[in-house]
Amino acid sequence: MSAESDVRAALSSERDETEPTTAVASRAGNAEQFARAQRSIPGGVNSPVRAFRSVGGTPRFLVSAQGPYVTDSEGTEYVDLVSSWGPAILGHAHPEVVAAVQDAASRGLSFGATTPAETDLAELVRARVVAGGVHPVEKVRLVSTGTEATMTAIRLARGFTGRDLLIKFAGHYHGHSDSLLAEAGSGLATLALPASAGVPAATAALTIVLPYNDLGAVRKVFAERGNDIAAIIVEAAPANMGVVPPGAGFNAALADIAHAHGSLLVVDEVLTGFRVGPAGWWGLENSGSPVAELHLDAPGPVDVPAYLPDLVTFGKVVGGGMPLAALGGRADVMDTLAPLGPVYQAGTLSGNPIAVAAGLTTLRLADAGVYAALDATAATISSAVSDALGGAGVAHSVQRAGNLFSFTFGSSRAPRNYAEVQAQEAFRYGPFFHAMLDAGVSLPPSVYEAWFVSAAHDDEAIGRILAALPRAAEAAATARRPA
Ligand SMILES: Cc1ncc(COP(=O)(O)O)c(C=O)c1O
Ligand SMILES: NCC(=O)CCC(=O)O
Repeated sequence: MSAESDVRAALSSERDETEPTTAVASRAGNAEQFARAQRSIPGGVNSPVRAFRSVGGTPRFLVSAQGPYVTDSEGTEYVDLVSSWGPAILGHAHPEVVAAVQDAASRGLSFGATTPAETDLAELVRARVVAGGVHPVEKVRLVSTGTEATMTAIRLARGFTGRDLLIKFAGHYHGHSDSLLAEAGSGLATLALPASAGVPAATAALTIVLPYNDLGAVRKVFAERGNDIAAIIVEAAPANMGVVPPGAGFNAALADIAHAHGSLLVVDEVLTGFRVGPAGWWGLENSGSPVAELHLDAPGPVDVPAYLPDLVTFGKVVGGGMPLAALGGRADVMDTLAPLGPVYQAGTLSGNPIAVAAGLTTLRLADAGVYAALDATAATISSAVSDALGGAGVAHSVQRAGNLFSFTFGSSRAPRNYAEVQAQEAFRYGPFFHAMLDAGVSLPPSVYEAWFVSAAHDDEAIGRILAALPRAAEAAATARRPA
Protein backbone atom coordinates (compact mmCIF):
# COMPACT_ATOMS: atom_id res chain seq x y z
CA MET A 1 0.00 0.00 0.00
CA SER A 2 1.39 3.42 -0.91
CA ALA A 3 1.65 6.21 1.65
CA GLU A 4 -1.05 8.04 -0.24
CA SER A 5 -3.53 5.20 -0.04
CA ASP A 6 -2.75 4.84 3.68
CA VAL A 7 -3.73 8.44 4.17
CA ARG A 8 -6.87 7.98 2.08
CA ALA A 9 -7.88 4.92 4.08
CA ALA A 10 -7.34 6.78 7.35
CA LEU A 11 -9.36 9.73 6.11
CA SER A 12 -12.22 7.64 4.78
CA SER A 13 -12.57 5.80 8.10
CA GLU A 14 -13.24 9.20 9.71
CA ARG A 15 -15.53 10.38 6.95
CA ASP A 16 -19.23 10.60 7.62
CA GLU A 17 -21.45 8.33 5.55
CA THR A 18 -22.88 11.10 3.41
CA GLU A 19 -19.52 12.49 2.41
CA PRO A 20 -18.45 11.42 -1.08
CA THR A 21 -14.82 10.83 -1.95
CA THR A 22 -13.16 13.50 -4.05
CA ALA A 23 -13.35 11.28 -7.13
CA VAL A 24 -17.09 10.74 -6.76
CA ALA A 25 -17.61 14.38 -5.78
CA SER A 26 -16.06 15.72 -8.94
CA ARG A 27 -18.36 13.53 -11.07
CA ALA A 28 -21.57 14.36 -9.21
CA GLY A 29 -24.10 16.58 -10.92
CA ASN A 30 -24.80 20.19 -10.04
CA ALA A 31 -27.86 19.41 -7.91
CA GLU A 32 -25.95 16.83 -5.89
CA GLN A 33 -23.01 19.21 -5.54
CA PHE A 34 -25.30 21.96 -4.34
CA ALA A 35 -26.96 19.73 -1.76
CA ARG A 36 -23.54 18.64 -0.51
CA ALA A 37 -22.16 22.19 -0.48
CA GLN A 38 -25.10 23.46 1.57
CA ARG A 39 -24.29 20.99 4.33
CA SER A 40 -20.83 22.47 4.84
CA ILE A 41 -20.94 26.01 3.46
CA PRO A 42 -23.60 28.63 4.32
CA GLY A 43 -25.97 28.70 1.36
CA GLY A 44 -23.54 26.45 -0.46
CA VAL A 45 -21.53 29.44 -1.68
CA ASN A 46 -18.45 31.40 -0.69
CA SER A 47 -19.87 34.62 -2.09
CA PRO A 48 -23.63 35.32 -2.15
CA VAL A 49 -23.61 36.50 -5.78
CA ARG A 50 -23.00 32.89 -6.87
CA ALA A 51 -26.17 31.55 -5.26
CA PHE A 52 -28.77 32.01 -8.04
CA ARG A 53 -31.13 33.42 -5.38
CA SER A 54 -32.80 35.98 -7.68
CA VAL A 55 -32.93 33.81 -10.80
CA GLY A 56 -33.79 30.53 -9.07
CA GLY A 57 -32.42 27.10 -9.87
CA THR A 58 -29.16 25.38 -9.14
CA PRO A 59 -25.76 27.04 -9.43
CA ARG A 60 -23.39 25.31 -11.82
CA PHE A 61 -20.39 23.80 -10.07
CA LEU A 62 -17.46 24.63 -12.30
CA VAL A 63 -14.47 22.37 -12.67
CA SER A 64 -12.49 24.07 -15.43
CA ALA A 65 -12.37 27.11 -17.67
CA GLN A 66 -10.57 27.76 -20.93
CA GLY A 67 -10.73 30.82 -23.18
CA PRO A 68 -14.37 31.99 -23.37
CA TYR A 69 -15.76 28.75 -21.90
CA VAL A 70 -16.41 27.26 -18.47
CA THR A 71 -17.25 23.60 -17.82
CA ASP A 72 -19.38 22.30 -14.97
CA SER A 73 -19.17 19.08 -13.00
CA GLU A 74 -21.60 17.39 -15.43
CA GLY A 75 -19.22 18.10 -18.29
CA THR A 76 -21.47 20.79 -19.80
CA GLU A 77 -19.63 23.65 -21.44
CA TYR A 78 -20.96 27.22 -21.35
CA VAL A 79 -19.91 30.40 -23.10
CA ASP A 80 -18.98 32.52 -20.09
CA LEU A 81 -20.12 36.13 -19.73
CA VAL A 82 -19.19 36.36 -16.06
CA SER A 83 -15.41 36.17 -16.60
CA SER A 84 -14.85 35.63 -12.86
CA TRP A 85 -16.76 38.93 -12.32
CA GLY A 86 -14.22 40.86 -14.31
CA PRO A 87 -10.63 39.61 -14.08
CA ALA A 88 -10.59 37.32 -17.11
CA ILE A 89 -10.12 39.95 -19.87
CA LEU A 90 -7.82 37.63 -21.82
CA GLY A 91 -10.18 34.68 -21.42
CA HIS A 92 -9.69 31.89 -18.92
CA ALA A 93 -6.36 30.16 -18.39
CA HIS A 94 -4.43 32.21 -20.93
CA PRO A 95 -1.34 30.04 -21.59
CA GLU A 96 1.16 32.83 -20.89
CA VAL A 97 -0.53 33.76 -17.62
CA VAL A 98 -0.68 30.13 -16.54
CA ALA A 99 3.00 29.69 -17.43
CA ALA A 100 3.94 32.79 -15.40
CA VAL A 101 1.98 31.47 -12.43
CA GLN A 102 3.60 28.04 -12.70
CA ASP A 103 7.03 29.60 -12.96
CA ALA A 104 6.41 31.81 -9.91
CA ALA A 105 4.98 28.88 -7.95
CA SER A 106 8.06 26.83 -8.65
CA ARG A 107 10.11 29.52 -6.88
CA GLY A 108 7.95 29.66 -3.74
CA LEU A 109 4.32 30.32 -2.90
CA SER A 110 4.66 33.19 -0.46
CA PHE A 111 7.60 34.92 1.19
CA GLY A 112 6.06 37.55 3.46
CA ALA A 113 8.91 39.75 2.31
CA THR A 114 9.60 42.34 -0.37
CA THR A 115 10.10 41.12 -3.95
CA PRO A 116 11.39 42.77 -7.14
CA ALA A 117 8.24 41.76 -9.04
CA GLU A 118 5.88 43.70 -6.78
CA THR A 119 7.78 46.88 -7.64
CA ASP A 120 7.47 45.94 -11.32
CA LEU A 121 3.70 45.74 -10.88
CA ALA A 122 3.51 49.03 -8.95
CA GLU A 123 5.55 50.72 -11.70
CA LEU A 124 3.31 49.27 -14.38
CA VAL A 125 0.15 50.50 -12.64
CA ARG A 126 1.68 53.96 -12.24
CA ALA A 127 2.75 54.06 -15.88
CA ARG A 128 -0.52 52.79 -17.33
CA VAL A 129 -2.82 55.18 -15.51
CA VAL A 130 -2.03 58.21 -17.61
CA ALA A 131 -3.97 60.80 -19.57
CA GLY A 132 -2.59 63.95 -21.13
CA GLY A 133 0.79 63.09 -19.65
CA VAL A 134 -0.62 63.20 -16.10
CA HIS A 135 -0.18 60.20 -13.79
CA PRO A 136 -2.60 60.47 -10.84
CA VAL A 137 -1.29 57.24 -9.33
CA GLU A 138 2.07 58.26 -7.87
CA LYS A 139 2.40 55.45 -5.37
CA VAL A 140 0.77 52.04 -5.13
CA ARG A 141 0.19 49.54 -2.37
CA LEU A 142 -0.77 45.96 -3.17
CA VAL A 143 -3.42 44.14 -1.13
CA SER A 144 -5.36 40.93 -1.75
CA THR A 145 -8.99 41.94 -2.46
CA GLY A 146 -10.96 44.90 -3.72
CA THR A 147 -12.61 45.05 -0.31
CA GLU A 148 -9.23 45.64 1.32
CA ALA A 149 -8.32 48.25 -1.29
CA THR A 150 -11.41 50.39 -0.64
CA MET A 151 -11.35 49.76 3.12
CA THR A 152 -7.76 50.97 3.23
CA ALA A 153 -8.50 53.91 0.93
CA ILE A 154 -11.23 55.27 3.20
CA ARG A 155 -9.13 54.72 6.34
CA LEU A 156 -6.34 56.58 4.61
CA ALA A 157 -8.68 59.41 3.60
CA ARG A 158 -9.89 59.67 7.20
CA GLY A 159 -6.37 59.54 8.60
CA PHE A 160 -5.05 62.08 6.11
CA THR A 161 -7.87 64.60 6.57
CA GLY A 162 -8.53 63.98 10.26
CA ARG A 163 -12.26 63.77 9.42
CA ASP A 164 -14.75 60.94 9.89
CA LEU A 165 -17.63 61.35 7.43
CA LEU A 166 -17.78 59.56 4.08
CA ILE A 167 -20.04 59.99 1.11
CA LYS A 168 -21.02 57.02 -1.01
CA PHE A 169 -23.74 56.59 -3.60
CA ALA A 170 -26.78 54.32 -3.48
CA GLY A 171 -26.33 51.23 -5.62
CA HIS A 172 -22.54 51.46 -5.64
CA TYR A 173 -20.63 48.47 -4.32
CA HIS A 174 -17.15 48.84 -2.88
CA GLY A 175 -16.69 45.46 -1.23
CA HIS A 176 -17.92 44.36 2.17
CA SER A 177 -16.19 46.52 4.79
CA ASP A 178 -18.48 47.95 7.48
CA SER A 179 -18.42 51.56 6.29
CA LEU A 180 -19.39 50.75 2.71
CA LEU A 181 -22.33 48.35 2.89
CA ALA A 182 -25.19 50.86 3.20
CA GLU A 183 -27.49 50.78 0.16
CA ALA A 184 -24.82 48.85 -1.68
CA GLY A 185 -25.23 47.26 -5.08
CA SER A 186 -24.14 43.80 -6.25
CA GLY A 187 -25.29 40.98 -3.95
CA LEU A 188 -27.09 43.34 -1.58
CA ALA A 189 -29.13 44.68 -4.50
CA THR A 190 -29.79 41.13 -5.72
CA LEU A 191 -30.94 40.00 -2.28
CA ALA A 192 -32.83 43.29 -1.66
CA LEU A 193 -30.78 44.01 1.47
CA PRO A 194 -30.69 47.73 2.34
CA ALA A 195 -27.53 47.19 4.40
CA SER A 196 -25.83 44.43 6.37
CA ALA A 197 -26.68 43.34 9.88
CA GLY A 198 -23.66 43.45 12.15
CA VAL A 199 -22.49 46.92 11.16
CA PRO A 200 -22.51 49.05 14.32
CA ALA A 201 -24.96 51.95 14.07
CA ALA A 202 -22.16 54.30 15.09
CA THR A 203 -20.12 53.19 12.07
CA ALA A 204 -23.06 53.34 9.65
CA ALA A 205 -23.86 56.85 10.86
CA LEU A 206 -20.54 58.07 9.48
CA THR A 207 -21.46 57.09 5.92
CA ILE A 208 -23.81 59.44 4.09
CA VAL A 209 -25.54 57.72 1.17
CA LEU A 210 -26.63 59.95 -1.71
CA PRO A 211 -28.54 59.32 -4.94
CA TYR A 212 -26.20 58.82 -7.90
CA ASN A 213 -25.86 61.36 -10.70
CA ASP A 214 -27.34 64.06 -8.45
CA LEU A 215 -24.81 66.84 -7.98
CA GLY A 216 -27.39 68.96 -6.16
CA ALA A 217 -27.51 66.36 -3.38
CA VAL A 218 -23.71 66.33 -3.16
CA ARG A 219 -23.49 70.13 -3.02
CA LYS A 220 -26.18 70.30 -0.33
CA VAL A 221 -24.38 67.87 1.99
CA PHE A 222 -21.08 69.65 1.47
CA ALA A 223 -22.71 73.01 2.21
CA GLU A 224 -23.98 71.61 5.51
CA ARG A 225 -21.16 69.33 6.64
CA GLY A 226 -18.27 69.92 4.23
CA ASN A 227 -15.69 70.46 6.96
CA ASP A 228 -16.37 67.02 8.43
CA ILE A 229 -16.27 65.02 5.19
CA ALA A 230 -13.10 62.99 4.68
CA ALA A 231 -13.92 61.69 1.21
CA ILE A 232 -16.37 60.91 -1.51
CA ILE A 233 -16.01 57.33 -2.74
CA VAL A 234 -17.53 56.62 -6.14
CA GLU A 235 -17.44 53.77 -8.65
CA ALA A 236 -15.65 55.28 -11.65
CA ALA A 237 -18.51 54.01 -13.80
CA PRO A 238 -21.01 52.11 -11.66
CA ALA A 239 -21.55 48.49 -12.68
CA ASN A 240 -22.96 46.91 -9.54
CA MET A 241 -26.57 48.09 -10.02
CA GLY A 242 -26.33 47.05 -13.60
CA VAL A 243 -24.30 49.56 -15.56
CA VAL A 244 -25.27 53.18 -14.96
CA PRO A 245 -22.72 55.50 -16.56
CA PRO A 246 -21.98 58.80 -14.89
CA GLY A 247 -23.56 61.86 -16.43
CA ALA A 248 -21.19 63.98 -18.47
CA GLY A 249 -18.82 65.80 -16.13
CA PHE A 250 -20.19 64.11 -12.99
CA ASN A 251 -16.89 62.68 -11.76
CA ALA A 252 -15.07 65.92 -12.49
CA ALA A 253 -17.67 67.86 -10.51
CA LEU A 254 -17.23 65.47 -7.57
CA ALA A 255 -13.51 66.19 -7.62
CA ASP A 256 -14.15 69.95 -7.67
CA ILE A 257 -16.66 69.84 -4.82
CA ALA A 258 -14.49 67.57 -2.66
CA HIS A 259 -11.36 69.60 -3.23
CA ALA A 260 -13.12 72.90 -2.54
CA HIS A 261 -13.85 71.55 0.95
CA GLY A 262 -10.50 69.92 1.67
CA SER A 263 -11.97 66.43 1.14
CA LEU A 264 -10.57 63.66 -1.02
CA LEU A 265 -12.05 61.90 -4.03
CA VAL A 266 -11.60 58.13 -3.98
CA VAL A 267 -12.37 56.66 -7.39
CA ASP A 268 -13.11 52.94 -7.18
CA GLU A 269 -11.82 51.26 -10.34
CA VAL A 270 -11.82 47.73 -8.89
CA LEU A 271 -14.22 46.69 -11.62
CA THR A 272 -13.44 49.17 -14.42
CA GLY A 273 -9.66 49.46 -13.91
CA PHE A 274 -7.66 47.94 -16.80
CA ARG A 275 -10.94 46.44 -18.12
CA VAL A 276 -12.68 49.31 -19.90
CA GLY A 277 -9.38 50.61 -21.23
CA PRO A 278 -5.64 50.54 -20.60
CA ALA A 279 -5.95 53.34 -18.02
CA GLY A 280 -9.39 52.38 -16.71
CA TRP A 281 -12.46 54.60 -16.76
CA TRP A 282 -10.49 57.65 -15.61
CA GLY A 283 -8.25 57.13 -18.63
CA LEU A 284 -11.22 56.95 -20.98
CA GLU A 285 -12.85 60.03 -19.51
CA ASN A 286 -9.69 62.07 -19.66
CA SER A 287 -8.04 60.93 -22.86
CA GLY A 288 -10.19 62.73 -25.37
CA SER A 289 -12.27 59.64 -26.19
CA PRO A 290 -15.48 60.45 -27.98
CA VAL A 291 -17.49 61.43 -24.94
CA ALA A 292 -20.84 60.62 -26.51
CA GLU A 293 -19.79 56.97 -26.41
CA LEU A 294 -19.00 57.16 -22.72
CA HIS A 295 -22.00 59.16 -21.57
CA LEU A 296 -25.03 57.86 -23.32
CA ASP A 297 -27.14 60.71 -22.03
CA ALA A 298 -25.04 63.28 -23.82
CA PRO A 299 -26.49 64.53 -27.10
CA GLY A 300 -23.07 64.68 -28.72
CA PRO A 301 -19.44 65.25 -27.88
CA VAL A 302 -19.19 67.17 -24.62
CA ASP A 303 -16.18 68.90 -23.24
CA VAL A 304 -15.67 66.93 -20.05
CA PRO A 305 -13.23 68.73 -17.81
CA ALA A 306 -10.19 66.79 -16.71
CA TYR A 307 -10.10 65.84 -13.05
CA LEU A 308 -7.67 64.17 -10.70
CA PRO A 309 -8.69 61.58 -8.14
CA ASP A 310 -6.75 61.61 -4.88
CA LEU A 311 -6.92 57.85 -4.46
CA VAL A 312 -7.82 55.10 -6.91
CA THR A 313 -8.61 51.48 -6.07
CA PHE A 314 -7.95 48.52 -8.35
CA GLY A 315 -8.80 44.82 -8.20
CA LYS A 316 -9.92 42.05 -10.54
CA VAL A 317 -7.87 42.54 -13.77
CA VAL A 318 -4.82 43.86 -11.87
CA GLY A 319 -4.50 40.40 -10.29
CA GLY A 320 -5.10 38.49 -13.53
CA GLY A 321 -7.50 36.09 -11.78
CA MET A 322 -5.46 35.70 -8.59
CA PRO A 323 -6.24 37.35 -5.24
CA LEU A 324 -4.59 40.72 -5.73
CA ALA A 325 -5.85 44.28 -5.60
CA ALA A 326 -4.27 47.68 -5.10
CA LEU A 327 -4.76 51.24 -4.02
CA GLY A 328 -2.78 54.14 -5.31
CA GLY A 329 -2.81 57.87 -5.70
CA ARG A 330 -1.21 61.09 -4.52
CA ALA A 331 2.20 60.47 -3.02
CA ASP A 332 1.55 62.72 -0.01
CA VAL A 333 -1.63 60.82 0.81
CA MET A 334 -0.15 57.37 0.15
CA ASP A 335 2.88 58.19 2.30
CA THR A 336 0.52 58.55 5.25
CA LEU A 337 0.43 54.73 5.26
CA ALA A 338 2.62 52.86 7.75
CA PRO A 339 5.58 52.52 7.96
CA LEU A 340 6.00 56.16 6.82
CA GLY A 341 2.84 57.47 8.43
CA PRO A 342 0.27 56.71 11.12
CA VAL A 343 -2.43 54.95 9.01
CA TYR A 344 -2.03 51.21 9.44
CA GLN A 345 -2.51 48.61 6.71
CA ALA A 346 -0.86 45.21 6.38
CA GLY A 347 -1.24 41.72 4.94
CA THR A 348 0.48 38.34 5.21
CA LEU A 349 -0.28 37.70 1.54
CA SER A 350 -0.12 41.31 0.26
CA GLY A 351 1.89 41.33 -2.97
CA ASN A 352 1.88 37.53 -3.08
CA PRO A 353 4.44 36.48 -5.72
CA ILE A 354 2.11 34.19 -7.65
CA ALA A 355 -0.67 36.78 -7.76
CA VAL A 356 1.84 39.44 -8.82
CA ALA A 357 3.05 37.17 -11.64
CA ALA A 358 -0.52 36.70 -12.87
CA GLY A 359 -1.26 40.43 -12.68
CA LEU A 360 1.95 41.52 -14.36
CA THR A 361 1.56 39.06 -17.21
CA THR A 362 -2.09 39.95 -17.72
CA LEU A 363 -1.39 43.68 -17.84
CA ARG A 364 1.57 43.18 -20.18
CA LEU A 365 -0.63 41.18 -22.56
CA ALA A 366 -3.56 43.63 -22.36
CA ASP A 367 -2.53 45.82 -25.27
CA ALA A 368 -4.54 48.03 -27.60
CA GLY A 369 -5.60 44.98 -29.63
CA VAL A 370 -7.12 43.36 -26.55
CA TYR A 371 -9.15 46.47 -25.72
CA ALA A 372 -10.30 46.79 -29.33
CA ALA A 373 -11.48 43.17 -29.21
CA LEU A 374 -13.30 43.71 -25.90
CA ASP A 375 -15.03 46.81 -27.25
CA ALA A 376 -16.06 45.12 -30.49
CA THR A 377 -17.37 42.02 -28.73
CA ALA A 378 -19.31 44.11 -26.22
CA ALA A 379 -20.86 46.14 -29.03
CA THR A 380 -21.85 43.02 -30.98
CA ILE A 381 -23.39 41.23 -28.02
CA SER A 382 -25.17 44.22 -26.49
CA SER A 383 -26.73 45.18 -29.85
CA ALA A 384 -27.78 41.60 -30.54
CA VAL A 385 -29.44 41.27 -27.12
CA SER A 386 -31.23 44.57 -27.63
CA ASP A 387 -32.40 43.51 -31.10
CA ALA A 388 -33.66 40.18 -29.77
CA LEU A 389 -35.51 41.81 -26.87
CA GLY A 390 -36.95 44.43 -29.19
CA GLY A 391 -37.99 41.73 -31.66
CA ALA A 392 -39.86 39.91 -28.89
CA GLY A 393 -41.56 43.13 -27.84
CA VAL A 394 -39.73 43.50 -24.52
CA ALA A 395 -39.30 47.13 -23.50
CA HIS A 396 -35.75 47.53 -22.26
CA SER A 397 -32.76 49.82 -22.15
CA VAL A 398 -29.13 48.96 -22.81
CA GLN A 399 -26.61 50.65 -20.56
CA ARG A 400 -22.98 50.75 -21.55
CA ALA A 401 -19.81 52.05 -19.93
CA GLY A 402 -16.97 51.25 -22.30
CA ASN A 403 -17.08 47.47 -22.82
CA LEU A 404 -19.25 46.90 -19.73
CA PHE A 405 -22.96 46.62 -20.37
CA SER A 406 -26.24 45.46 -18.91
CA PHE A 407 -29.95 45.72 -19.57
CA THR A 408 -32.97 46.95 -17.65
CA PHE A 409 -36.41 45.65 -18.40
CA GLY A 410 -39.77 47.39 -18.63
CA SER A 411 -38.84 50.78 -20.03
CA SER A 412 -36.68 52.14 -22.81
CA ARG A 413 -35.54 55.00 -20.57
CA ALA A 414 -32.05 54.35 -19.24
CA PRO A 415 -31.95 54.56 -15.43
CA ARG A 416 -29.64 57.17 -13.94
CA ASN A 417 -29.64 56.02 -10.33
CA TYR A 418 -30.41 53.08 -8.02
CA ALA A 419 -34.09 53.98 -7.45
CA GLU A 420 -34.70 54.01 -11.20
CA VAL A 421 -32.85 50.69 -11.61
CA GLN A 422 -34.96 49.12 -8.87
CA ALA A 423 -38.18 50.24 -10.56
CA GLN A 424 -37.57 47.90 -13.52
CA GLU A 425 -39.39 44.65 -14.35
CA ALA A 426 -36.65 42.54 -12.82
CA PHE A 427 -38.84 39.40 -12.96
CA ARG A 428 -38.11 39.17 -16.70
CA TYR A 429 -34.44 38.45 -16.10
CA GLY A 430 -34.72 35.01 -14.44
CA PRO A 431 -36.48 33.34 -17.40
CA PHE A 432 -34.13 35.11 -19.81
CA PHE A 433 -31.10 33.96 -17.80
CA HIS A 434 -32.27 30.34 -17.65
CA ALA A 435 -33.10 30.16 -21.35
CA MET A 436 -29.54 31.33 -22.05
CA LEU A 437 -28.11 28.85 -19.55
CA ASP A 438 -30.11 25.99 -21.09
CA ALA A 439 -28.62 26.96 -24.44
CA GLY A 440 -25.10 26.91 -23.01
CA VAL A 441 -24.50 30.57 -22.16
CA SER A 442 -23.60 31.59 -18.62
CA LEU A 443 -24.73 35.11 -17.73
CA PRO A 444 -24.34 36.87 -14.37
CA PRO A 445 -27.10 35.39 -12.18
CA SER A 446 -28.59 38.80 -11.35
CA VAL A 447 -30.10 41.67 -13.31
CA TYR A 448 -28.02 44.00 -11.11
CA GLU A 449 -24.68 42.82 -12.49
CA ALA A 450 -22.75 43.81 -15.59
CA TRP A 451 -21.91 41.34 -18.35
CA PHE A 452 -18.21 40.72 -18.83
CA VAL A 453 -16.67 39.83 -22.19
CA SER A 454 -13.12 38.71 -22.85
CA ALA A 455 -10.70 38.98 -25.74
CA ALA A 456 -11.07 35.20 -26.15
CA HIS A 457 -14.74 35.50 -27.17
CA ASP A 458 -14.24 34.54 -30.80
CA ASP A 459 -16.79 34.14 -33.60
CA GLU A 460 -17.66 30.63 -32.42
CA ALA A 461 -18.42 31.78 -28.86
CA ILE A 462 -20.28 34.88 -30.01
CA GLY A 463 -22.23 32.75 -32.49
CA ARG A 464 -23.43 30.51 -29.68
CA ILE A 465 -24.62 33.56 -27.73
CA LEU A 466 -26.47 35.01 -30.72
CA ALA A 467 -28.12 31.67 -31.46
CA ALA A 468 -29.48 31.48 -27.92
CA LEU A 469 -31.02 34.95 -27.91
CA PRO A 470 -34.37 34.55 -29.70
CA ARG A 471 -35.69 31.93 -27.26
CA ALA A 472 -34.34 33.84 -24.27
CA ALA A 473 -35.99 37.05 -25.45
CA GLU A 474 -39.24 35.13 -25.86
CA ALA A 475 -38.87 33.83 -22.30
CA ALA A 476 -38.42 37.42 -21.07
CA ALA A 477 -41.48 38.50 -23.08
CA THR A 478 -43.72 35.84 -21.59
CA ALA A 479 -42.43 36.15 -18.00
CA ARG A 480 -45.15 36.93 -15.50
CA ARG A 481 -44.83 39.32 -12.58
CA PRO A 482 -44.81 37.25 -9.37
CA ALA A 483 -48.10 37.52 -7.52
C1 LIG B 1 -16.39 48.53 -7.75
C2 LIG B 1 -16.00 47.43 -6.81
N1 LIG B 1 -15.30 47.72 -5.71
C3 LIG B 1 -14.92 46.78 -4.85
C4 LIG B 1 -15.24 45.46 -5.05
C5 LIG B 1 -14.80 44.45 -4.05
O1 LIG B 1 -13.80 43.64 -4.56
P1 LIG B 1 -13.57 42.17 -3.97
O2 LIG B 1 -14.74 41.34 -4.34
O3 LIG B 1 -12.29 41.72 -4.61
O4 LIG B 1 -13.43 42.32 -2.49
C6 LIG B 1 -15.96 45.11 -6.21
C7 LIG B 1 -16.35 43.73 -6.54
O5 LIG B 1 -16.36 42.81 -5.90
C8 LIG B 1 -16.35 46.12 -7.10
O6 LIG B 1 -17.06 45.83 -8.20
N1 LIG C 1 -20.12 42.86 -9.48
C1 LIG C 1 -20.14 42.16 -8.28
C2 LIG C 1 -18.87 41.56 -7.94
O1 LIG C 1 -17.94 41.65 -8.66
C3 LIG C 1 -18.82 40.85 -6.68
C4 LIG C 1 -18.27 39.48 -6.80
C5 LIG C 1 -18.44 38.81 -5.48
O2 LIG C 1 -18.76 39.47 -4.48
O3 LIG C 1 -18.28 37.58 -5.44
